[in-house]
Amino acid sequence: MNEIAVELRNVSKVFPADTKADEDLAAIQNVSLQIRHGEFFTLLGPSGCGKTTTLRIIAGFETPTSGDVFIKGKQMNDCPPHHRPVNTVFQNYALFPHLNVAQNIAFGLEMKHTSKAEIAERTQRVLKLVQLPDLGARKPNQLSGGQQQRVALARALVNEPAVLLLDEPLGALDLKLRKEMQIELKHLQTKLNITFIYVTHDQEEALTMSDRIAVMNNGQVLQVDSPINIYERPTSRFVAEFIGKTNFLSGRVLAGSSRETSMVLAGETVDVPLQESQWMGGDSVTLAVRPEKLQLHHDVPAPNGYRKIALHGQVREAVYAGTDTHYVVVLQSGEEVTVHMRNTFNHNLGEFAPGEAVVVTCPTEALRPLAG
Ligand SMILES: Nc1ncnc2c1ncn2[C@@H]1O[C@H](COP(=O)(O)OP(=O)(O)OP(=O)(O)O)[C@@H](O)[C@H]1O
Repeated sequence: MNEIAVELRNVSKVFPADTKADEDLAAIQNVSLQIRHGEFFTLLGPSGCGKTTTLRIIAGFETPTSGDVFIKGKQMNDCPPHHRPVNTVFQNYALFPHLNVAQNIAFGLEMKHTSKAEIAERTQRVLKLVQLPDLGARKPNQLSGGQQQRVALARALVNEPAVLLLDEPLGALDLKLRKEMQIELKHLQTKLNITFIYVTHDQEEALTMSDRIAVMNNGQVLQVDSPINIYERPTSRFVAEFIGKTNFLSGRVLAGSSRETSMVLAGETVDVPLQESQWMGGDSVTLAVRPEKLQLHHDVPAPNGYRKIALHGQVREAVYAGTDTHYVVVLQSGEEVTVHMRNTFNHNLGEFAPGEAVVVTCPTEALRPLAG
């Protein structure tokens, strides 16, 4: 599992300006990534952040302006796409409309002069794998979106690539089918033990499918981590904000020691134990905290053994949302936080009404200090 399948070392891509008046565009800047064999690795970020460019550089459809690409330890910068041990599945599937499903799948093998018997055997095997064993004779326009997507996948898998590159492969499907295909794709990837490099701007898709995620913005990789760490331990404001919903609390450090720091947070003095003593007295800090880590109370709760901070505020809004109730609370500093309370038997619906004074608590380990 630890063998490196794909490595990018300081890869940048600059697209020259169309006219003299325009500036050159740095689509990706100094991207370094190590993707392990058998890993489901996702490039996640907003539109235009450089995900597709990164994927196309791995595939060989784009040449890096600087930096190196390695696949299975071999430098690939000058290797044409069809000689790389990778295949790409595009969002629009790119099936040949005049060929039937089996012919679409067999196309790559025919180009390589594989024997007829082997082509027939491998085509049937991948059709079964993507659960379309009986549709080989159909034309692409006789298939649903989900079926076309499966054919595109089968067409890539039949080449038995070491690495499969997938560029928003589920983007054209409706939500229900998309969810089903997410499970199927993940299942297939685990079963075949192929390295998947997957591009999406859908954070939920990335969190549910990936072994690791690289979050990108403005052509740069901001954090590479497991889904749990990306969500629970974002290292920058961008990552915290892009993935899920987050509250930001601004603080000022009063006195620092290696284990505990007193700070003024949202207008109140609290003690926050620290892993690292990265702050000095007078420093400004931003702490991120997820809405579901916050709890509302009528009064400051009695200590129960867990380290918590407690902040006073007033409910501004309470919205019932099925499994949760979403509260907006104005803290003493005037900052607002969103609190998601589960609608379990512990939490009476309508318990905290707008205008009511409340105490917001949070376990100290749920407060994430952010850089930048
Ligand atoms: N061939 C090209 N010529 C000029 N600029 C390009 C070219 N390809 C991409 N770009 C630009 O590079 C930047 C990164 O584009 P890229 O397609 O990699 O982003 P993306 O994250 O995949 O976006 P999306 O999610 O919208 O597909 C964008 O500003 C884009 O306009």
